[in-house]
Amino acid sequence: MLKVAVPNKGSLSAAASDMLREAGYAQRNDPRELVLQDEANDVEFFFLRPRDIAVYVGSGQLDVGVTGRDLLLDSGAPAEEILPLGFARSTFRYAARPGTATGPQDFAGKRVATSYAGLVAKHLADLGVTAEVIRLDGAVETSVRLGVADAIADVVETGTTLRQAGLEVLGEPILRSEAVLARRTGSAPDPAVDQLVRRIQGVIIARQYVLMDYDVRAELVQQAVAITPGLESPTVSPLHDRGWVAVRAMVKRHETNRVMDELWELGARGILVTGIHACRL
Ligand SMILES: Nc1ncnc2c1ncn2[C@@H]1O[C@H](COP(=O)(O)OP(=O)(O)OP(=O)(O)O)[C@@H](O)[C@H]1O
Ligand SMILES: O=P(O)(O)OC[C@H]1O[C@H](OP(=O)(O)OP(=O)(O)O)[C@H](O)[C@@H]1O
Ligand SMILES: [Mg+2]
Repeated sequence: MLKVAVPNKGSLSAAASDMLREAGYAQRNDPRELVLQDEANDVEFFFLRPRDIAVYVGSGQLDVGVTGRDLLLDSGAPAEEILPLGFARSTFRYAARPGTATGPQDFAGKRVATSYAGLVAKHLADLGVTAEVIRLDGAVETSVRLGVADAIADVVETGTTLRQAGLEVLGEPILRSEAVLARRTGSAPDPAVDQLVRRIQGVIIARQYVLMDYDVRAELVQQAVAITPGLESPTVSPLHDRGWVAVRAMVKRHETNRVMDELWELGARGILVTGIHACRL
């Protein structure tokens, strides 16, 4: 039975379970449930702290796990990313009070608070900066006001938390993170893992794309398919009226309206957009 680690709390938890449910797996209904056997799919899910997932996967006790790229790198565990999942996107950045530093090179001899001590210690070491890394569990932004640190390194999404704490980001992000599927580094190919990956890829594609159908005059079909090239090649079918053809292509969901405008301008009509429920490409 394939053993899969799923975050039990925090930003990753609900989105990870939603994705697995969409991929056809059973997920828990009670947040206190720690292990769930999905007999039909021959998978066992272990609901664990997101920070611990890389450790379990790296040790080989569990086959794969969902965690954050930042948490994975911070753990230092022998686990590697096999698929980015497209949710829990964030940046990991340094921040300080305005005017106190221009970048991490100014941290020499200073204190930097973070919940990602592994990541930050390595980043500063790579830059050749000797600073004290203060490990905190969360709400790191408050540490500067309370005098525990001179700067912080933390997850930034909208930047609201930083602004409210009177801090500003310094330099470029240390890392761009999102939820990822991770596996023990160098583990042997496993058809059960490949099947899980294909199912999840199907969900990611189904979320990213819509199906677009439209009719267009036959002489305009080349121009139309240039607007909707699809993933490989759009389907073009004859219509009863020989002067027209029907085209079906996958289109990026966020481009739907721009593409419809362009098709309409070209003379396409009967443009229909349908969501993709599931797919395997
Ligand atoms: N505001 C946010 N927006 C997007 N991703 C976030 C945000 N906060 C945390 N993450 C991501 O979630 C993962 C951290 O998981 P974790 O469970 O610690 O989340 P959390 O929301 O900080 O939980 P908690 O604060 O309850 O410990 C990391 O990959 C991180 O990049
Ligand atoms: O840029 P923003 O949109 O404000 O989001 C970033 C904040 O979200 C997370 O905090 P969380 O609520 O998880 O609290 P924590 O610091 O205790 O982990 C993260 O640690 C940042 O503090
Ligand atoms: Mg948090």
